[in-house]
Parts: sequence; C-alpha cells; structure tokens
Amino acid sequence: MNIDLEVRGLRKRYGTFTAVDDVSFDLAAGGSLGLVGESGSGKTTTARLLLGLERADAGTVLVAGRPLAALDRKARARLIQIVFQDPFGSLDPRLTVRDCLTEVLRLHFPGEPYAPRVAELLDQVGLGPREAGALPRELSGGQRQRVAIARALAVRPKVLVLDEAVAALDVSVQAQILGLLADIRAAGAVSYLFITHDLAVVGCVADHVAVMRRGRIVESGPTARVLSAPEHEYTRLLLDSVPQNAF
Ligand SMILES: Nc1ncnc2c1ncn2[C@@H]1O[C@H](COP(=O)(O)OP(=O)(O)OP(=O)(O)O)[C@@H](O)[C@H]1O
Repeated sequence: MNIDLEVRGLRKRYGTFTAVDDVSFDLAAGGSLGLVGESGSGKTTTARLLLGLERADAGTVLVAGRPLAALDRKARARLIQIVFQDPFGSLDPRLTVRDCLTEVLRLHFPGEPYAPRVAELLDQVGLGPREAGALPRELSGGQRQRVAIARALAVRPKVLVLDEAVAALDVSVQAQILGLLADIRAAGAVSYLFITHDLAVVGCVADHVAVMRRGRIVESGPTARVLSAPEHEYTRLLLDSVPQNAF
C-alpha cells in the first residue's frame, strides 16, 4: 500500500505543556483519515507541524516518502496544502477569485497558460465565471470555502489537510462541501487529513479515524469499526455527544 503521509513520533511542547505527544499515523495514497478530538486536544497544532508552520520538538513527517523537514517552503507547498475553517482569514480580501488562483499558478508553474487551469479549478469546485470576478466579501461562506479548496488544489498536492473546513457552515452547505470533497478525491490523486471535532462529519468523509486526547492518539482504525465499536472510553464519550441518527 502506498502511503502519502507518514507521521512518526511527532511532539510539540509549549513551555512545560505538551500539546502534541508522540503522535504517529499513516495516510494511505488516495485515502481519507479523520483526526478527531475535543477542543484543545492538539489537532490544529498537529496540522501546523505538518505544514511547517511550527517546528516540531521531535518526530518525522514524510510526504510521498520525502522528509518534509528537508524541503524548502515552495517544495513543501507542492506536496501538502491546508484549508482552514475560516477562509476570510486566508484569502486576500483585495484579490478576485481569478487573481487569487492565478497568483498561486504563477508562483508554482511560471510560464504555463493560467486561464484554462483557472477555469478547470473553478469547475472542479462548482464555481463559474461569475464567481471568478468576485472578491471574497462578495461570496457566501460556502463559496469562499470552495475558493480555498480550489486554491489548495491548484498545485496538485499529494495531501490536503482540512482543519475544521466545514465547521463554520450551515448544515446543508456542509453537506454540499463534503460531497464536493468526496467527488474530488474520487476523481483525483489527492488524500485528505480531515481534522474535526465532529464525529458525524468523520462518518461522512473518512475511511480511517484517529482519536486524539490531550495531545496523544488514544484510538485509531477503520471509521466503521471505531464508530460502531469504540474501544477507548474517550471515543465512547465523544460518540455519546453526537445526536442520534447523525450517521
Ligand atoms: N502557541 C501556543 N502557545 C502555547 N500553547 C499553545 C499554543 N498553541 C496551542 N497551544 C495549546 O495546545 C493545546 C492544543 O491546541 P490545539 O489548537 O492544537 O487544539 P485543537 O484540538 O486544535 O483545538 P481547537 O479545535 O479548539 O482548535 C491547547 O491547550 C492550546 O492552548
């Protein structure tokens, strides 16, 4: 089995507090791994370490077999991308959608014709020419998240980290974005690390789950098994807090 993301012994301390404590997991090529846990369990810190936004105190991260620590920022960005909960914070408010995507393409693929690829990316996320000319503030939350996904996909990354990427959206828009992400994964060569506190979301999008508590992974396995027969008491507690029939 090919592994897109291999994480071993990842650790991050803030002073005497250990936010990420000996975290290890694999993400299969084309797979989707849900990283779940309550607020403060260390999920976002793990994501930031994977993206190189923070420096780990220990551990290794391989993407497609290549150690991330040995790569420069641009090479790393070509392999692993992130979509955050709030695209307002990550999209430049002064750039139209078209310019936002073109900027990424210009940086990573200079000289290639940008317009056809921009059109392809917009199509991939269900946006059209009208949205292409819009600024982020002229779009709905769901549309902005589609732009953030398109921008992340523009470099054709191996791994897409989705950090609470649907948490701020209405349930019906959430369902649309989750459906879109499933279609993109089915059509392409990308794998997902899906970070969420919401086990109902995990049931929709992840084929494997790792449950995080106080910086450690306490349980992991195929989603169907973990959700139907959780082994760890903390996983059972998380499941109990999900409304019935959410799966
Ligand atoms: N820069 C920092 N300095 C000190 N402590 C930090 C820092 N970043 C995170 N922490 C602490 O690390 C712990 C894990 O935070 P993290 O954001 O990774 O959790 P999380 O599971 O993503 O939660 P949430 O879903 O609320 O973001 C928290 O207790 C947090 O206070």
